Amino acid sequence: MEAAEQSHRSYSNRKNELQAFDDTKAGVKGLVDAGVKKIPDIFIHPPDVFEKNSGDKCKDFCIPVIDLEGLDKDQESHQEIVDKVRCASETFGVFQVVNHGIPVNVLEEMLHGVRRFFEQDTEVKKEFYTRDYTKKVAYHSNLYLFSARAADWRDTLYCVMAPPPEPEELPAPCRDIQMDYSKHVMKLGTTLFELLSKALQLDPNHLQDMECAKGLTSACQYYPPCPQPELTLGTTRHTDGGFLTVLLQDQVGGLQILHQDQWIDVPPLPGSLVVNVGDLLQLITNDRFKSVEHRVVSNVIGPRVSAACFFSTSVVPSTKLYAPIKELVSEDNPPKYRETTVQEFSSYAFSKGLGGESRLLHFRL
Ligand SMILES: O=C(O)CCC(=O)C(=O)O
Ligand SMILES: [Fe+2]
Repeated sequence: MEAAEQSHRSYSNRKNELQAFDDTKAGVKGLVDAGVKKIPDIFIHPPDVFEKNSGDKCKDFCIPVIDLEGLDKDQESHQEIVDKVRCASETFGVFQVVNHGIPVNVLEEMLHGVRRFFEQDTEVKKEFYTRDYTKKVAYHSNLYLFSARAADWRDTLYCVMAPPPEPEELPAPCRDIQMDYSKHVMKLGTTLFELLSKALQLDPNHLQDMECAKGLTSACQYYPPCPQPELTLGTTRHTDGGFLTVLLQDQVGGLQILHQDQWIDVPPLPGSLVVNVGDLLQLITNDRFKSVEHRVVSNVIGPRVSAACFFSTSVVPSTKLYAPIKELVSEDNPPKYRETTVQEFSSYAFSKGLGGESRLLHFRL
């Protein structure tokens, strides 16, 4: 067979396989429920993605854990927290928080709610399956299924949480807890943006006044156990497009960040939340804070469940312009990015999918 014909044939095979998988509306969980022992070809990632694992070296880099307990204690403790937030956001672009004010039972119930959604009757769950990205609630497997190099071993439930939905719009198995958890995350967001503003020596309300904490979308992730974790990924490497992400993960593990060209584990810590800088925060801070690349590796054990909440106004129509904050630029440190809107940035990021070069490059001056 001619090479071109062969490549065309494998391309159309792949396309058919992707379509057939999507048509099941049962996601990766459906494959596992059916008892697959070998992962289908569409999930096999190229071998280069498995390089640069830090192994033992990850002990050298500990992702900072910041205790927010001392926030209201005294001036000194408060300043210490601001300094830690600054240092973590500049060097890692990620930190974990403990004593963040969200009760442990709320965190646990949120993870249970996610699990209940994915583990409910497939026929009922299918009603939420869609690739219509204008929907406020959408369940599917692999947002970039048809454009990515390889599919990830993961199913997702997306919900717009601020502006708040009518509770009835959310799936019943996680409705109440999603409403409750999001309120807590919005409140924590206020605290985090205040700390980040102070860390930048800006007015404490600066980032909130820029509407960084106004919109919230959530991605509830379900990673079924994977029979061949060495061949696929749970989530392909990416940066988050919004301003800031608050991530709740269960105790299975698998989340990694790229730091100094090495993949480093973000270990699950009971009661903690992972906070990471997104592309838009990197843009408005003129690269002071770093939007961190991260991914999730697959595991034979599972399911792994997580809930990522993205602070971004991508679904709130607005013509508000974002550019590097005036107070953070100078003659010696001129703006590195042109003005953009959250909508323009988000649609560009969406068109690029996961795993490519930084979406920020497109906006660089
Ligand atoms: O599941 C996780 O731990 C990470 C998910 C993630 O990176 C995302 O939803 O953007
Ligand atoms: Fe992410």
